[in-house]
Amino acid sequence: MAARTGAGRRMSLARQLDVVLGPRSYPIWIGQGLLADSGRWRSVIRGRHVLVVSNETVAPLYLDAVLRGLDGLHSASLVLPDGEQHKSLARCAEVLDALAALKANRDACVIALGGGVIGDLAGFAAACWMRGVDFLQIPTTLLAQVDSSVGGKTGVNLPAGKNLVGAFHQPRGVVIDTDTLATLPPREYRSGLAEVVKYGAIGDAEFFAWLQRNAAALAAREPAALGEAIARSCLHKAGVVARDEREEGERALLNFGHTFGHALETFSGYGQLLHGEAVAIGMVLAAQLSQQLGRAPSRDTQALIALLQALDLPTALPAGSDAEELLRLMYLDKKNLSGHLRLILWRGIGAAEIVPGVADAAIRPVLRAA
Ligand SMILES: NC(=O)c1ccc[n+]([C@@H]2O[C@H](COP(=O)([O-])OP(=O)(O)OC[C@H]3O[C@@H](n4cnc5c(N)ncnc54)[C@H](O)[C@@H]3O)[C@@H](O)[C@H]2O)c1
Ligand SMILES: O=C(O)C(=O)C[C@@H](O)[C@H](O)[C@H](O)COP(=O)(O)O
Ligand SMILES: [Zn+2]
Repeated sequence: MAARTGAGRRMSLARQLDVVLGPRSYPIWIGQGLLADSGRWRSVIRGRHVLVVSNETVAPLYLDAVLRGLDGLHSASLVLPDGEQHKSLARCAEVLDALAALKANRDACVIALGGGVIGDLAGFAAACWMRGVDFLQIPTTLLAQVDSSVGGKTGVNLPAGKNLVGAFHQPRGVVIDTDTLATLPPREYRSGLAEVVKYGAIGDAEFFAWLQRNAAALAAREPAALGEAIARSCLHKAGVVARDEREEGERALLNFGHTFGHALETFSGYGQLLHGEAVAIGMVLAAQLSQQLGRAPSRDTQALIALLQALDLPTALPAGSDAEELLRLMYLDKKNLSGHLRLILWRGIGAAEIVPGVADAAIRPVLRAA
């Protein structure tokens, strides 16, 4: 998808959505060939120093294209090892050291080129460097394109739990080049679909029905269905973030499945269960708990399970899960207040809600179903 500008330079056709946050508003560009179309995204880089952070899998594929777009700037790149276990304070310190080596000033820009791990980590380093510099998200996984690159949640894991250290720090822009998905392994692609399902599950029954109708097309990565799923996901998330940037209310609904999911990720060792896989299981557990509490009908749990299974995602706890340990980990969730759990449950498809005060005794049965 490309067109010629008056100057004869190729401009790819992009759909633009906006995250509206006053002076911190920013564009999300979605389209093909956007990496090479640096004229568009380079416009958000204000200063001279640019650090591109990527990993050893993504860099050989896409780093050159990004560096070409930085011609004339004082740029450097940092290529980190791949994996969720590297979303750590130690790797964040490496990004900060790279910024120091670059002699980056307050008008520097950090570019996150990769999946959600790189986006969260590089974004957090950008939030910390000199108390906050610009960053640009160039997400290359489906999960990062539909979720993590938008909204400004940045951070790293601790051995004690997921995302326990972080900052809200919005990017200056998000560049979603859908061509990058061509190299994404099938399991990673499916993991991203779990967060797409989440949007329908929490607040958009019509989108959920669309996903049911288009599950086969999405599983087959048909471009039209995929483009629609990405755009609708970004639109949903951009709206929620614009209304509740710092998760004081509605934004917590985006955490549907995550209290269970993050506990599972920590329990199973970072990287064993992919984030989207853990969220898929977590959403089913949240639906089952809602049903058990009499808040939601069983047919909606069944519809959720059926859709996730049609997308080849897991829907049950892995064998060997330890219910008591999972429950203990859930008490480290960031939504909790004064030592009490606050869960995201639902009334059914499209109707998630924040529910405080669910007793451990009610939660144990869904955790023991493995
Ligand atoms: N900040 C947020 O709002 C938010 C939202 C959702 C998830 N997250 C976080 O995002 C992380 C998960 O992100 P993820 O699923 O992108 O995982 P990831 O970043 O680990 O990427 C998944 C794998 O795909 C590889 N990869 C990336 N792009 C590729 C491409 N185009 N071609 C081939 N391989 C490619 C990566 O190297 C990695 O091996 C978790 O840490 C999760 O907590 C954050
Ligand atoms: O953007 C949000 O808000 C989300 O909750 C999106 C989630 O998909 C994402 O995994 C996020 O990183 C979880 O946030 P956390 O606050 O539970 O760490
Ligand atoms: Zn998530």
